[in-house]
Amino acid sequence: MDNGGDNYSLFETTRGRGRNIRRLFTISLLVPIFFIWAYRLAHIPRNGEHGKWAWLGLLAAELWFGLYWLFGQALRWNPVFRKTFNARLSQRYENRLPRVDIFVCTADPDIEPPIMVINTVLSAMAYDYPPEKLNVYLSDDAASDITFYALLEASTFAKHWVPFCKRFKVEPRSPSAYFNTLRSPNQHHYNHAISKDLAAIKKLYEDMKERIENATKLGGVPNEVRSKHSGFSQWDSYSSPRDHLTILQIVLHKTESHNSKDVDGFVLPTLVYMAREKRHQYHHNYKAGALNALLRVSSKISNGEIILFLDCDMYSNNSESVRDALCFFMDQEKGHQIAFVQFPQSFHNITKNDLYGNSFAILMEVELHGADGYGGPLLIGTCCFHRRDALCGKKFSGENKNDWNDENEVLIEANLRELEEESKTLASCTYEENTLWGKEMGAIYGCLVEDVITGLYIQLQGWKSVYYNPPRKAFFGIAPTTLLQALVQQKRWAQGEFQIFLSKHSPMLYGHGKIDLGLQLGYCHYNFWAITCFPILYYSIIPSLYLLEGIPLFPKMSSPWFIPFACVILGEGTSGLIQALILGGTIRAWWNGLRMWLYLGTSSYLFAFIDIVLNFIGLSDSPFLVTTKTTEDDIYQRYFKEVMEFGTSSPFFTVLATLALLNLFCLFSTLKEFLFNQGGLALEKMMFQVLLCGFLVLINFPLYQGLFLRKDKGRLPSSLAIKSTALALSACILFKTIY
Ligand SMILES: O=c1ccn([C@@H]2O[C@H](COP(=O)(O)OP(=O)(O)O[C@H]3O[C@H](CO)[C@@H](O)[C@H](O)[C@H]3O)[C@@H](O)[C@H]2O)c(=O)[nH]1
Ligand SMILES: [Mn+2]
Repeated sequence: MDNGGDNYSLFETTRGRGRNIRRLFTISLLVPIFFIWAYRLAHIPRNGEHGKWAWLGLLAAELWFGLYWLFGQALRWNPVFRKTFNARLSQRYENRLPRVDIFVCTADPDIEPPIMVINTVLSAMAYDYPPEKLNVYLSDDAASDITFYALLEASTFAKHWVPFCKRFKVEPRSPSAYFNTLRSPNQHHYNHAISKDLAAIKKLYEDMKERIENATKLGGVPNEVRSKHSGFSQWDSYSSPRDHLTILQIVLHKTESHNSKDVDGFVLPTLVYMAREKRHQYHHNYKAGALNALLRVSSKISNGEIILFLDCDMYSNNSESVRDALCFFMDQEKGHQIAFVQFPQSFHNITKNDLYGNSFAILMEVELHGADGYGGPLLIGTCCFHRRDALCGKKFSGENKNDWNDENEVLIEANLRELEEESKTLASCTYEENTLWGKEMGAIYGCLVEDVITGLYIQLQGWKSVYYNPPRKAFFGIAPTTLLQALVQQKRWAQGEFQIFLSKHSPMLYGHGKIDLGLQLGYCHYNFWAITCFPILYYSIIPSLYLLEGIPLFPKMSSPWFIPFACVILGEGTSGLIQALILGGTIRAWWNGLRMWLYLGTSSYLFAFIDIVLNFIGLSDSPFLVTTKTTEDDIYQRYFKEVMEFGTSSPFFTVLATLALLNLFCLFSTLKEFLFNQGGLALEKMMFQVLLCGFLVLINFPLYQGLFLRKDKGRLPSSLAIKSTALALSACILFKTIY
């Protein structure tokens, strides 16, 4: 019940339930971890004995696993949960709400279809928020005239769509997502009044979609359309996506009253298209560069105090989110410390058993709440509201006042065309030369996870951040639908995270005293993804190879030293499983998650590490590879059947297949030995290794299928099957001969 008194907070924070059980578990698992380390140290083979180097390697791996596990525990130690009070916000501030700028980024019309992009834009335009205070910017790093055309279409459609949403309180407000919900059988709650308008708006949408898709098919905007809007003339001097002037168009603006009102006569949010200038000789810094250009351009046009970042696939699923975010920023007691409010990323195309672990359930439902407990959830790039000041490099000081009087309102005196021309210079290639942009202002450059490093930089300036995970999901995006996409995406992240560790903002090296110790450890959990490839690779190769020689590297089952190993594996295994089930997952989803952990560890993280080294010695530069957001029909069908998608050759697959086959060969050869030669005694001595190898074989089952059993287009190519078989066999033979 809301008492509405002025001293009541706009949000509430509660400690996570069950956190003491979690802590008890953490502490009790420390004991067997220490015993494992003690076992390794106490039993190092003497010189000349078999397996000394293998042993030392395992010691290093287990030390690292233990330490790395502790970083992860830091993120589980002190989770908090937030709740907002929107009614209090409107009661107190409805007439003083701040201006909000929404930045949508897109980079490639072929893999980010314009119709998807404008669905995101439309969902943002339809937020339940005073439209004269809402401004939506689309940054197009491809400078595609089709995307521009789609945005023009969207601006016309918005005149019907926004009033429709408001009249019928429609959710979600991405048209495509909304029409999809109507198809689901349990959607009965819409009444008769809506059905006529619904049919009409749906028709408008379908027609618009067809026009946009036709333009895409034709590979260009039809001439008769081109001639209707002067904005297209900006493409006259355009030569390629990487070589053109700034293109900037204010599509809707409240000063142009004839054009910018909806069909009910209410003003629409400001809508701006921007493709910053690109030249080959200037590094464009990927998304970070786009965001900084948007920051400057928007400061000229609307200068919203609050900014929302959205990737072009992340539509708003909840029209209340802007108000939710403001409950944090505008809270009288704590609001002034808060630099950004991060919402979870959710995905609307996750399958039942989440084959590629794409839902990131642990990150979204556990770890970010844990980081929030230390006042510092990470910035994850999209679905995040910012305080403009903090984003633009302002340091936090206790005296920051938190008043929201429209003092910095941009007064548009000149006409819009002049405003456009002035804004264009802010998005030019040379504008940032000798400035602090990308270093101490705006999104930080030089890192493949520009989001995380930017959030970290803001936190190091003394600001706090907040994680808000509302009951109704605030945003939905598209998760990768093939294994390779998922691996490539996470290679980028692992590489970027390690760049943070090496940077001058390294939480481990320089975070002390600036951010909470728990948060420092938490950042390490991500920063060290890449180097975790070594212990994972080691564990999935060496014990299996030593099976071939019958050399034990673990305690035998009857030994008391076996107990700590069993405790750790069973403890982590079951707690992971229970966690997954609590979060609404399935047992198979947990198993799939385990497999992805292995695949990421042995391929994405390895390639991330290799690229880090190559970058370091100046041999290569890793670009930001944009994730594909479209899927061909047959791939989509396999995705929904949860059949693992390979389909092409890739070094990622070679590594995975070779490892899977190596373990298969080791297991076969060992079982053969035991059955025909030695018998049970030796088996007992080698039990741990047999189980480990057996586990690896079991979890790799989809890979063997892809190599040898499947016939569809998603299988692994036979050339790759031959190559990886040869590699795995030679590794086994080589090992046997040198031993
Ligand atoms: O040169 C570029 C490259 C990308 N993008 C945009 O950046 C967004 C994210 O790109 P995507 O390929 O979807 O990357 P993801 O790995 O899915 O994105 C996650 O990871 C990125 C950092 O690696 C963050 O920027 C994102 O916000 C976060 O969702 C998309 O809207 C792109 O259009 C640009 O605007 N310019
Ligand atoms: Mn994405």
